[in-house]
Amino acid sequence: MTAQLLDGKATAAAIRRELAERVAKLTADSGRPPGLGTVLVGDDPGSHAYVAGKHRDCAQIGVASLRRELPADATQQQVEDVIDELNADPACTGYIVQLPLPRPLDANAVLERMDPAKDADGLHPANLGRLVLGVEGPLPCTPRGIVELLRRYEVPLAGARVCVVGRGITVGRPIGLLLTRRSENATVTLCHTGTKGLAWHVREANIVVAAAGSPGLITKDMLRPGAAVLDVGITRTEHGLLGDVHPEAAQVAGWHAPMPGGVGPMTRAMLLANVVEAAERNANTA
Ligand SMILES: Nc1nc(=O)c2c([nH]1)NC[C@@H]1CN(c3ccc(C(=O)N[C@@H](CCC(=O)O)C(=O)O)cc3)C=[N+]21
Repeated sequence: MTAQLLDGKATAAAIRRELAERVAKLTADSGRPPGLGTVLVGDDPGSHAYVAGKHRDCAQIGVASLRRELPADATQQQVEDVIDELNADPACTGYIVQLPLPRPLDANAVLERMDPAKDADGLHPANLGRLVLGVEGPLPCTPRGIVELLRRYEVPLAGARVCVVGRGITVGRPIGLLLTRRSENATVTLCHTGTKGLAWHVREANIVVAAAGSPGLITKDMLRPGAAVLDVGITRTEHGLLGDVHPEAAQVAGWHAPMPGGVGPMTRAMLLANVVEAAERNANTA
């Protein structure tokens, strides 16, 4: 058996086509396109590649790009000045601060300084709080992309056992909150590097979200045959990019979101969706 491909690349392209129509309408109605800002600090090649991808996506659907770049030795004050500037700029509908920030910058203080209404990543404490409360607001892009991918491929979620591996702020922590909403109704176990008996937890799961950043962590012997496995890990090595799911694991899986081509493109599509939705909210209150 080989797994059915959860094709994030094709799904993200379809979502971008849907969004492009909404962008055209927003632009015609307001006389200016929605704008996505990115704040990139330092020279991490991965971060530069991701941010470049986000701006390519924007260009494709007619969203304007506002790029802000700072050197690796930027001060906390310099970063926060850029935040204040984007908060005040009417051309900026929403923006992201590319994480991680170089040491010793305080990412939490930067996130708190953002205008929550312009938080395209859903990572401002007020928006994470809304997620906990079940109140509408921008959702974190990767968890939202994963739910959207599972929905579009009709992977059963209600009553499913989901094992999330990784407790990071962008994926592992928030995804359980989405998947355990009544509308999704899954049961989520959050595993991490301190989990004892990881293989047992993974083997219980109908859906495995591998977001630990540990190459090849999820092996084929750990998976329940027929399970859906989503590879969220990206580790840059001299042999190229490695995911958290061992290549052989797809042989026993029922569904497989590979890296590349799975969750990454969906993350980018959901960032665009958050910006378009913010622009639509602004149009309705203007
Ligand atoms: N504030 C913030 N928000 C983020 O959403 C955020 C972040 N910081 N920091 C880093 C991670 C990583 N991330 C990716 C997004 C898309 C791909 C992606 O499109 N990957 C493609 C290509 C992979 C490649 O060639 O690099 C794929 O998987 O097919 C990857 C990684 C967003 N992140």
